[in-house]
Amino acid sequence: MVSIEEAQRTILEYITPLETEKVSVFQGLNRVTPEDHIAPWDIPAADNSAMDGFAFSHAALNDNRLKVTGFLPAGEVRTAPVPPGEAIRIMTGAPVPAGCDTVVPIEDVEEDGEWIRLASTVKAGSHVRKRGEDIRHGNVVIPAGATIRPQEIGMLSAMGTTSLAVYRRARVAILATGDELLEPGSTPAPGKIINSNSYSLAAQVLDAGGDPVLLGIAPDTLDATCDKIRAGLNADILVITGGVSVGDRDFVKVAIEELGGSVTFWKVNMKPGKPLAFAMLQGKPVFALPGNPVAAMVSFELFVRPSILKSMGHRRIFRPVVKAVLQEPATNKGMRPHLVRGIVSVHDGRYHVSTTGNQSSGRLSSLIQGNGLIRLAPEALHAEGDKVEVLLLDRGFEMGEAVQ
Ligand SMILES: Nc1nc2c(c(=O)[nH]1)N[C@H]1C(S)=C(S)[C@@H](COP(=O)(O)OP(=O)(O)OC[C@H]3O[C@@H](n4cnc5c(N)ncnc54)[C@H](O)[C@@H]3O)O[C@H]1N2
Ligand code: MOO
Repeated sequence: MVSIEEAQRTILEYITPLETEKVSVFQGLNRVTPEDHIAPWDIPAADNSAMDGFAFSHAALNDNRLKVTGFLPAGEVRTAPVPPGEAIRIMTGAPVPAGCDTVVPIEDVEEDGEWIRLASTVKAGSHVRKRGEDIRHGNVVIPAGATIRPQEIGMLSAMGTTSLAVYRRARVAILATGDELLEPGSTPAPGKIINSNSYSLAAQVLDAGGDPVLLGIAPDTLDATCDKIRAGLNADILVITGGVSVGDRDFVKVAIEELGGSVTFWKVNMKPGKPLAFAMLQGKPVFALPGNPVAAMVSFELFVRPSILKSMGHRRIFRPVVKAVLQEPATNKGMRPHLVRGIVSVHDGRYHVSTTGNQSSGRLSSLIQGNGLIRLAPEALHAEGDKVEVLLLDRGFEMGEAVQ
């Protein structure tokens, strides 16, 4: 049995980045770019006004009074220099013309016909945005390996870019196994249950930026399992759920070996998710996750998600782990590290966590309430108020403030 960290290390050694593809800037959202993006020009392209106001030469200021002799809206350029002692009315974003180095906002002057008087002392150079103060021609603005967020999309657009190279999305095939399974939409007959794992796993693939391919359900025979696995090898990664324990009809490992794959490890020292197997089959990583719905999702989080992210060029592939203050006692009577589903919140800058009750790995509702996994060491005995390690499953809004 390998530890969680050993299993992660071993798996990630087999995962290499996929090819790249050219996509429109918008399609690049949340993807990783393999190349440096270099500024093709200065932004701003010229010194320009940061305010609606009046532009003038500070050195030529006399008695804080200026004659207004022109108007310059954004989008226009004035080539003639502004004579000393004169000002032009200038709008935000308009290039500051020759002869001017300072802008005073409209609300800081008294207007009197063609003249203005500055209400207070103005510092030379005020309210002028300098050419290139945002980015400089030739500089790397977005480095290779960066994840494209809305701000990168804005910057790429400002640089005139309409398409860019990104690592392609990983295609992840998902196979459910078991004679007991029916697809959603059917009414469960006695002894049958609905295949929910394919859909929770497919959603986890989507959430990680991958492209899920549903292979359906393999009945509990070796031939059927082999056929479905063969179909899954068209994808980049194959995820199987169920049939990986020690039951008489657990065919997944046998099928992988029958097809020429080698199981790198089987069983991870964790709860839930112990009977996980990882194999390489015809050059493709294959994850055989346990069938219990929570075990399947938690194993995906720890092992499949980082693999998808790595294959898509991401570097920050692990969820953040924080220390949180326990809101109730928590114990682990077992000998395996227990990943207890927890409800994490933030108050006064500190993380707080409580458990989601019954932790049976068949109980998907334990994950519905939760947004984190509390890691309890074997035989841990924690009192309320103790600090524990929590892996945050939060996607950026589960811990946000609710609307009143
Ligand atoms: N003698 C032992 N029995 C079991 C062990 C063990 O170590 N010794 N481990 C237990 C643990 S832990 C888990 S987890 C399960 C894993 O077993 P399998 O991966 O072989 O999964 P199945 O037996 O096929 O199913 C387990 C459970 O999950 C339900 N299931 C399966 N697939 C789906 C699906 N697609 N959607 C929803 N639910 C699914 C299935 O009906 C079973 O209830 O083994 C324990 N047994
Ligand atoms: O460890 Mo199993 O994976 O309990 O559910």
